Amino acid sequence: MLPQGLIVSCQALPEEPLHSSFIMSKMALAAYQGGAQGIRANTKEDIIAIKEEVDLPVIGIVKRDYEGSSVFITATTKEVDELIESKCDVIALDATKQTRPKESLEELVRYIREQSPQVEIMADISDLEEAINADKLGFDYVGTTLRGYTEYTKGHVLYEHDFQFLKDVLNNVNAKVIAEGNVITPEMLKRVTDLGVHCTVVGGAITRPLEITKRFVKEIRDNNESN
Ligand SMILES: CC(=O)N[C@H](C=O)[C@@H](O)[C@H](O)[C@H](O)COP(=O)(O)O
Repeated sequence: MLPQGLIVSCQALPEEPLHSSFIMSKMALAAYQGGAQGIRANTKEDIIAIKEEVDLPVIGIVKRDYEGSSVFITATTKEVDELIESKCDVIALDATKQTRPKESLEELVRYIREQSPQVEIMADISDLEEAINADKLGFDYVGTTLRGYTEYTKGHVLYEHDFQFLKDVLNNVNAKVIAEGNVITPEMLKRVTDLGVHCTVVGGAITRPLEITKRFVKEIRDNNESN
């Protein structure tokens, strides 16, 4: 089981400046030294590099685009097989109702349970219906990862209305709830922890310097504009 506390997502896609398994492994080391309880990572290569560097549980994903589908987080058994080979502790996958490129969500859950019974499974969801559905399918964790990232949740952010969506998820599922997506300050981490999540995944606010820089720069620009 994932420990309670902070999980740091260490990801950089090919188009991002820090794209490198070596750099992600050092990000993970920094997160570990800072007290993180786990890591979330993308691709078999990054996960293997991270596991060599730190002894922390890893939530693994493989992001890959498929034509005709908006599902990009661990979309098919091909990505699941790569994650099983990576020896990650938890496999996270898109559990939204969007059209999937190949296998159904139910088939993927069954496949993971058969192929790798010791691995836990996390559902990346974007709305309440998906959270409840994932819970019924027997996911170990339900995470708010895709809130705001599906067509029908566009414009929503996790922290709006004092995390009301997260509260709704917590009230409606038995699986352990993971807060993920747009948790960008220590105060927000404290708030979601107080609300009762099992753990929280923080990514960009810790491991994406480009995003962090933009946030600082925006503050100056906004300030200049209002003067
Ligand atoms: C939508 C999507 O692709 N989310 C990805 C899922 O793994 C990552 O790019 C995010 O960094 C991660 O979810 C953590 O969120 P944040 O970086 O906001 O703390």
